[in-house]
Parts: sequence; structure tokens; C-alpha cells
Amino acid sequence: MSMICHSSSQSDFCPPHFDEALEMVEETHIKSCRVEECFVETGTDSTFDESTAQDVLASKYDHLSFQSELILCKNLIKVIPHIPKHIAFGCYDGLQFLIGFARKDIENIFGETAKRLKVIQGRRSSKLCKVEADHNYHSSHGVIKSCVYIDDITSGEERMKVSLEDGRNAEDLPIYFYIPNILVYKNAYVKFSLARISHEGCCSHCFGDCLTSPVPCVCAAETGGLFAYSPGGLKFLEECISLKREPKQDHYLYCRNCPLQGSKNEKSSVPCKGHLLRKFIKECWSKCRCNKKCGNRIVQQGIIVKLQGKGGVFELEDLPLGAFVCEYVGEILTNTELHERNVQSAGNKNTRYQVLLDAGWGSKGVLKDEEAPCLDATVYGNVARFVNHRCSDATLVEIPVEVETPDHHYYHISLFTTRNVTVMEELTWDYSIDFHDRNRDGGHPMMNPFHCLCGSPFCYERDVRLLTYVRRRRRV
Ligand SMILES: C[S@@+](CC[C@H](N)C(=O)[O-])C[C@H]1O[C@@H](n2cnc3c(N)ncnc32)[C@H](O)[C@@H]1O
Repeated sequence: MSMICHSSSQSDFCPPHFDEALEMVEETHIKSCRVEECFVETGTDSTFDESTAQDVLASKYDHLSFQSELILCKNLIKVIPHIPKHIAFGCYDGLQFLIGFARKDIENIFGETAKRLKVIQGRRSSKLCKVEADHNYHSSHGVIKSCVYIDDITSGEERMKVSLEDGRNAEDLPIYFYIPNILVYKNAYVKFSLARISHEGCCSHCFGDCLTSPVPCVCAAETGGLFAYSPGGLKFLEECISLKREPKQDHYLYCRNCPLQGSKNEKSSVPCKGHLLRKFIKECWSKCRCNKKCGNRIVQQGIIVKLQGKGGVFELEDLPLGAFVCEYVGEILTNTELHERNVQSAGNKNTRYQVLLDAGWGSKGVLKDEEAPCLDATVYGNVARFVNHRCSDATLVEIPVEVETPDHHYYHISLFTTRNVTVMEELTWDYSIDFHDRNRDGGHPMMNPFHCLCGSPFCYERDVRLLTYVRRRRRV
């Protein structure tokens, strides 16, 4: 792992403190892989010789009492007179820093020295966030693959930081804005507002924590009198998982003018492929009388687990079966608006991150296109937009969760673990793609078609490839 700190457009920039760097590495990497050596390389984009560079370094770190650290970790610091500009563009008075953590012997390096380093207190105002490099960098410790590292993609919007490492060049990264909660775009109509409170479906007589109440409250009615978040609720969760993995024909609703097929074809003659009708969770909310800390308020609290984006989303701590990971957040828009948006961006090969909120169509009927709400996380979204697809045995399952309204047309797509997940396991979600569809977007026209690389033994596309192969062989 490497980190380059740069001062571009930061007037308050100050170089990172060692303990901050160590803390960050501990948070993001030590749990997942053995960090075995810590080294610091400093350099300039000017032509300082080694001793001048060292002097400059010492003077720049003077106000951070870095000099003492410099002595302490003399054997860890290597001064290279010149770090190429493209590795660390932007610099601190011509001085650049590359702090690296390589693998060797964790005990030797993170033993005494690290302990002492951690004791040194310094200013913590440096922005230890973006690692940006255009090319692989040949440091004295080997090739450090260039990557973009963002310490917190949520910019403090979530309670937990979510870091991101991406092997692409900074300019190749898709532009998006992090939002922790759903935002409504233009015409979408979501039937709830504080001004329109009715007590329908909320526990207006409860107090304290509903989970400890001897009688299940009104909100638990949706889950058959069982709180999904209580230990007994695991049964409910398992039902949700098997409904998703082994749906029966009668779990599907087939509509006459399917908005999903209509969004692909101007004049839809393609029959509906069916909308899987799901089980809902209803959370207590502000309209209820229970305490804000009531155990039946989980999704609305936001992310509380440690996540990292790295070509997918990874878990930085062990999680039990049924843990809430995150909500799929995006812009809410009507199916008509989404269709218009897709027509305008036709030809644009960027990944789309769109989902139709159709989990409750059976109970309330099918909405017209200009009413049916969809989620689009392409430009505005949260960490869930980075979750990759895995066929069948994905580590996450989506469950519709009602918070503000018992109306099944608007809900929160909430991702829960389908089993115990260990640290640094990839979190995946079955997008419900029909890989048998020759157009490759039949089952999920709101996502770009792709060839599945999930590697699951139950990979749907592998089955399709196998079938095609067998058919071809038979023809020969
Ligand atoms: C919601 S995004 C997932 C995050 C994406 N990997 C990223 O970094 O932005 C969906 C896209 O990721 C890629 N993807 C996700 N799961 C995949 C899989 N199992 N096999 C191949 N590509 C996948 C596809 O390009 C898909 O359109």
C-alpha cells in the first residue's frame, strides 16, 4: 500500500503525521493482510541532493515535531531526491511524500518503533486522503502500483468512513456525488411528508424499545408479528433469502404493459418477465412513540459497519448472518423520467446503476410509468453502487424496508448478509439478471449488459455457456 500526500488546492495543507498514517493503515489493511514493513520515502520535484532534501524535509516537519520522529525512524526513512511529478502532482513547497507500507516482518517494524511513533502527538489537520498517481512507481521497495485512494468517499456524510482504492487513473473514474439518503428528482412522487402524517401502520402507543415489548407492536405486523431484527427474526430473513434464491412461479406478478420491457422497446410487445414479490420489513419511525434507539430502527440509522471499496465492496470486520450493511441509495425518479434519461444518454457506455421499485406490486397493483418510482445511483449514490453481482450465493440479499410510509410503492432497498461474512470478504448482491436473454439485458434492462465473472459454482452465465457449448457439439 502506498500513500502520496499532496497540497494541491489545499491552503491549509500540512504533511501527515506518522501516527495518523499508521492509524489509517491499521484501520484499512492490518486486519486484512499482514503489513510487514513501514517505510517513508520523501522527495522533491526539484533537483535537491539527498542532504538538502533531508534538511528541507526536517524544516517542513519542524512544526510537527517531526524532527524527533525523523531520528526515531531514521532507519525507516529513505530520502530520494526526486519523485517524478506524475507520481505526486501538487507538492508542499517542492517537497513530496510517499509513505509506503510493504510486507516483511510486522513484529520488527511495528514493534517498538511503531509504538513510540504512536505516542508522539502532533497536529492532525493534514488531509490524508487522496492518493493519486498516473503510472506504476518504482520505489526502492519495488513497484508500487498506481491507484487512486480516497480515505472517505462519503466526505463525512456517513457515521463510518468508507475508503476507496481504485486501480484506474483518476480521470477514468466515473463522476458521481455521494449521498447518504435518497433524493427525489423532479416529478417523482413519494407519498410521505411530515405534514401529512397519519398514524396508519405506526406504533403510536409504544414507548422504549419495541423489541423488548412482550406484545409485538403494529410495525411488526408486516413481518407476521415477528421483529426481523430480533434473534427470532432470522427465520424471516432466511425466508427472504430462499424466496430470492428459489422463487416459485406464484411469487411473480406478470403485468400487461411492463414498464421494464417498455423502457427497452418503444412499442412494447415483449411480455413481462415477472416481478418477484417480496416480503417487507417495517421499521418504527418518528411517527411512532417508541424511543429513537428502539431496536426496530436499523436501516434509518445508516451504515455502521466498516466497508472498503476496491473493485467491489469489502467488509473490514466479521459480520454475522442477517447484519444490515447498507441501503442502495440513489435518486428517485419515475419510470418515464428514467426512460427519458436513458434515451438521452444512449450510446454512452458508462455503467448504469438503476433499479425499479417493484417489490410490492402484487399487493397494490402495477403503477403507470409516470408514477412508478425507480432508483438511479449513476450520478448520485452511496457505497452500494460499488457492490458487484454474484449469482445465487451472494453474500448480501436485498430486502425492501418501509420506514416513513407503509405504502409498498416506496421503500428502502436494504442489503443484509446472507451468512456469516469474514473480514475482507467481498460483499456481493445477486442483481437478478437473466443471462439466458440473448440481448443480455432482458432480466435487468436498467443495468448495462455484462459477462458475468462472479466465479460462483452456481453462476447462471456459466450454465448458459455450458448449454450453448453442448448444443453446438450436438450440431457438429
Ligand atoms: C453496480 S456496478 C458494480 C460496481 C462496479 N464494479 C464499479 O466499480 O463501479 C455494476 C457493474 O459492475 C460490473 N460487474 C458487477 N458484477 C460483475 C460480475 N459478476 N462480473 C462482471 N462484471 C461485473 C459490470 O460492469 C456492471 O455493469
